[in-house]
Amino acid sequence: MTLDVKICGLSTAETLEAAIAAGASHVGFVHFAPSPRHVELPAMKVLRERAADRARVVVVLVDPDDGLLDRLVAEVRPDWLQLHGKETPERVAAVKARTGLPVMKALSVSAPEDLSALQAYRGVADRLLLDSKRPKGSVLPGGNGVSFDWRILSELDPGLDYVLSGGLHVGNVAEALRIARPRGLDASSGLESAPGVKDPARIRSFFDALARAPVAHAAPEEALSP
Ligand SMILES: O=C(O)c1ccccc1NCC(=O)[C@H](O)[C@H](O)COP(=O)(O)O
Repeated sequence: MTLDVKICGLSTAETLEAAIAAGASHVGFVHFAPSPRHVELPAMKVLRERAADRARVVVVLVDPDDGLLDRLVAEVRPDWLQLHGKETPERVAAVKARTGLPVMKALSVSAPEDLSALQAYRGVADRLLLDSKRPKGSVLPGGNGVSFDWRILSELDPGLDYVLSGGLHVGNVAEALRIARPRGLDASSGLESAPGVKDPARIRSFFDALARAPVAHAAPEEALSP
């Protein structure tokens, strides 16, 4: 079982190429106007076509309405949607039905009691992405560069198909994998030289660190859904 690695918040051809060349299985484009990583749909379409089938293209949205979903599917044709807002399990199911796309649902965790919220999404979301809570003062639900205490994940069902996210960078990714057992990793601001500016050298170093990490993650016995 290989570990999926998503590099999120890409917005230029150069950094998209760096992520794919380094080994990203998934590349993420954020469509959320307050974010320094925001990409409008015409530019996203160009990046998506450039990625082609070399990596799975994930579009990150925050509480999207149906009109935006329809435009995205028609214009960008992503492989996945990542819902990073307050979408309920019912809304996740409706988004899947409307778009025909698999959905990764982001959930914020910082304490063991937060993990109970995951259950409602099992069998609904195709994958969960566990991220840190939004720090006070931030307008962004994700991409804040803050990690959480990965030890709380020892409470999880070992078969849970989830992506670990939040504040990952070259200096902590090996430790994250020593503690958690994710199906995938997601990194964004830890690979930037300034907010929204991905650094090809940091992307390469991240994958180098991963290659050196003694990976002990378990193969999930069950996926959330096919
Ligand atoms: O990255 C953003 O600016 C963003 C804005 C709004 C919603 C989600 C966003 N990012 C989603 C991601 O998947 C990030 O990679 C994830 O939150 C981890 O970010 P970081 O802690 O910076 O590695």
